[in-house]
Amino acid sequence: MNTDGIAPEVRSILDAARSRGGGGDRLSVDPRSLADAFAAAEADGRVPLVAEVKPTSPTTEGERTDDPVALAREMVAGGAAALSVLTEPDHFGGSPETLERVRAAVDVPVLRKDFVLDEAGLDVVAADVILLIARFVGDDLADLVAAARDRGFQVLVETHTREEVEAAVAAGADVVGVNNRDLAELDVDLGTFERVAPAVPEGVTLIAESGVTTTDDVRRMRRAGADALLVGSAIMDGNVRENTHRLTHARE
Ligand SMILES: O=P(O)(O)OC[C@@H](O)[C@@H](O)c1c[nH]c2ccccc12
Repeated sequence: MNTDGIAPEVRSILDAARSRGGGGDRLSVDPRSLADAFAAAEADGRVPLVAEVKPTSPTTEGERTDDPVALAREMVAGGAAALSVLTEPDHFGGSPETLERVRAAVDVPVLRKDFVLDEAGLDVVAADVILLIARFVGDDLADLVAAARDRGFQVLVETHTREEVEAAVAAGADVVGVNNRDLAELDVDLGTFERVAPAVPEGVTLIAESGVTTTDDVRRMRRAGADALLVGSAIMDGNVRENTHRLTHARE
């Protein structure tokens, strides 16, 4: 992998992911449909939102120590169409067990948010959707998408540039995220999504990730073509249910 220009915090995350490895028994999952969950939210007048259980992160101060299951339930009560759960333990305060408990407690699709770098990294915990980050898996993307689908996972491929979107589509991705956070600098620019979204073909589900804080941000991402949004910090900061409700009801 080319790690030139990647922020030191991110290098440390990748080193930790490599040393954890992964790989238990080969998983076989029976996933809850993400497309159906987004469609149901739309039909119900809510903005399709993936709310993220993220106790902390390299760009967050402090750590939220409430029970993640209670937080997850509040997110669903606030109208989240799906959840994302960090399973990275060393920098995000997550764990595979947390995801397992959350998934057992809710009936919406749950995304496993981690830094999966190889096939063994897929076999850690059952989830409905798994994240693959185009920049970090490079030439292995198509093989990993296929390996994840063989196990039953739906796959979200995270991108940050038009070139990565093209690579994601070539690898067969049908759900693409554009991360507004630059992994080199760790700063957030919502203009990223606006610039990159036009490269995503019709028929691909498009998710705007990171940096969405206000209802205006939600509307801005929707105008730029977001089918759904992935929001962590702005939901985790304060009353989780109210935060989720506000963002899922930010219609034009
Ligand atoms: O807290 P934010 O700015 O709303 O961002 C959420 C999510 O997009 C972010 O946590 C994220 C995007 N891609 C990732 C990859 C790994 C870990 C975390 C992430």
